[in-house]
Amino acid sequence: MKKIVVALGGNAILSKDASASSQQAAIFKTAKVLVEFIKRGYKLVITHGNGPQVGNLLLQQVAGSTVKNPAMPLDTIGAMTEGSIGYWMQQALGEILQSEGIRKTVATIITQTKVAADDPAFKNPTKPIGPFYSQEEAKKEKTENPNYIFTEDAGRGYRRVVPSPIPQEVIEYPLVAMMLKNDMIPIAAGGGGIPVSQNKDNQIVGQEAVIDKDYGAAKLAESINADELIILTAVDHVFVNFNQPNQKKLTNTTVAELKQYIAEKQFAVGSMLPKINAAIEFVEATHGKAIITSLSRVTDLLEKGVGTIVTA
Ligand SMILES: Nc1ncnc2c1ncn2[C@@H]1O[C@H](COP(=O)(O)OP(=O)(O)O)[C@@H](O)[C@H]1O
Ligand SMILES: NC(=O)OP(=O)(O)O
Repeated sequence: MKKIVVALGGNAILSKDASASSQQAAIFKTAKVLVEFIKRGYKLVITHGNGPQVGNLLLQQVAGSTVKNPAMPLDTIGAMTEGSIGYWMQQALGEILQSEGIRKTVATIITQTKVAADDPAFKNPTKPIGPFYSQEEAKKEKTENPNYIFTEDAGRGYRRVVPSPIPQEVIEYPLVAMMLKNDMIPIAAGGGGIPVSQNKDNQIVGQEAVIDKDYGAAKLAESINADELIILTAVDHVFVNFNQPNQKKLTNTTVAELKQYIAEKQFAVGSMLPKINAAIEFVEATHGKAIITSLSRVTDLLEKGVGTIVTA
């Protein structure tokens, strides 16, 4: 039976507004799609992004903080989003599986991901979190919070960016493997996992950062020796010359071809490039298959192979 790690993008969780009910409704729709994998007998690991949620929660924390009840640090906020998104997914999947007469346990693993404490990313924040701002709004935010850094996010507006170190190891991967072995459905490495590193006393300590979930998913898929890494986003395919009259979709592609396109700067840094790099990392490490397609085309992926399929 095929072992797959499915990484869910922003549109799988936040499609309307950031209220709990809207996000739960979006996740319910997503869970209906994920059940297609389960019905076909795949051993499924679910992972997801948390960029909007981690940023929104941070804003709420900062706005409500007092000396005695201070805002939580970013690693803890990451853990909180793993918990909330995992909870919504557990509830949605549980309900759908029950209605389909499928008996399986779904559970969220609060996952820590090791990063290097001296990763250069800590000095060069690149990971967009929270809401989008106009240029004027971003300037105003920057005046109020001089330490914050804002950058333009792939043509979609301005967002705050935070450090995003490269994942080295998903600490709880043996638990993910154990759940799969026991025919359960783990939700793990949400938001790439909580960034942690080992200090000189060998203690694990949280880091104020947000890991890219596509890199986290690739590392997890590699650790459990998955057959496929499936990245579900808002586009059916990866394109070259994206959004230009001569855009061309990639259907079956190779690591070598993608490396060539990276050199040509075909993939936007804040959006498609991490997915391509994650796909390359997974395929190179395992000789498995990485697939990038949209959430709405999962049935077509399963029945007709629709999507960008990356092999060695
Ligand atoms: N070359 C490309 N091919 C396809 N999509 C691209 C390309 N470059 C940028 N994109 C954009 O990247 C988006 C996916 O990145 P993002 O929205 O960050 O993902 P996520 O689904 O993980 O939230 C696509 O919806 C598309 O708008
Ligand atoms: N952690 C992370 O990569 O989240 P997004 O995919 O939501 O940006």
